[in-house]
Amino acid sequence: MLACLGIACEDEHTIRTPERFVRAMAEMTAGRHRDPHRFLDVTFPAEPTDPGMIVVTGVRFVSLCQHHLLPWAGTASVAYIPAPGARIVGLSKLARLVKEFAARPQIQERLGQQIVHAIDTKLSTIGAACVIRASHSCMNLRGAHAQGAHMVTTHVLGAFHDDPTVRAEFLSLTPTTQLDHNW
Ligand SMILES: Nc1nc2c(ncn2[C@@H]2O[C@H](COP(=O)(O)OP(=O)(O)OP(=O)(O)O)[C@@H](O)[C@H]2O)c(=O)[nH]1
Ligand SMILES: [Zn+2]
Repeated sequence: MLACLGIACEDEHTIRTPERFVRAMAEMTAGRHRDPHRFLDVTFPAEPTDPGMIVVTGVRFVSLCQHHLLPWAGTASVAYIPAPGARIVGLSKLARLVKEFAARPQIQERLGQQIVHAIDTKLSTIGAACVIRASHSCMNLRGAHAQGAHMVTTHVLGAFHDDPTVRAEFLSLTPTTQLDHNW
């Protein structure tokens, strides 16, 4: 790639760049060989009646854009409502789930979809939801040079899809200012 670009490969700073680049790509996509669903294997009993809505907000992640292999990063808010008598997971597992699905060549739409489907598949819920706000360096720093622009996606299943009040409660709990990366 460096040779194609006419970038000197023999410079002392560059001589090991191919190896560094591959190591960096491998590190940033290390989750591609792992199954994020495993984080939802350990469960606990939910409260027997009215388990309520469980929300974790501000989960930071970094990923690699599948089109350009450039970083994109942001925050996710994840929610679910356990079915009566169902099992819940430890709070940290929702954060791990987000970060693990992000640790592969990824697009934002798929990340949100994979998160809600994993929760829906592994836990007995009456709904799951995910809002992601992210900056994509391929749009912010090159190409369109849309500095400061960011992408917001929502994925909702079950009650979050069917019941506007459930959806509104969730969205009211996801801060709109929660974006650390603003390239
Ligand atoms: N929908 C979606 N698009 C993304 C995501 N990440 C990057 N992209 C877009 O993927 C598209 C790739 O389109 P191409 O036209 O093949 O790439 P390009 O010629 O580099 O386009 P520009 O980025 O417009 O210069 C670009 O529009 C990116 O902005 C993502 O997570 N979701
Ligand atoms: Zn891109």
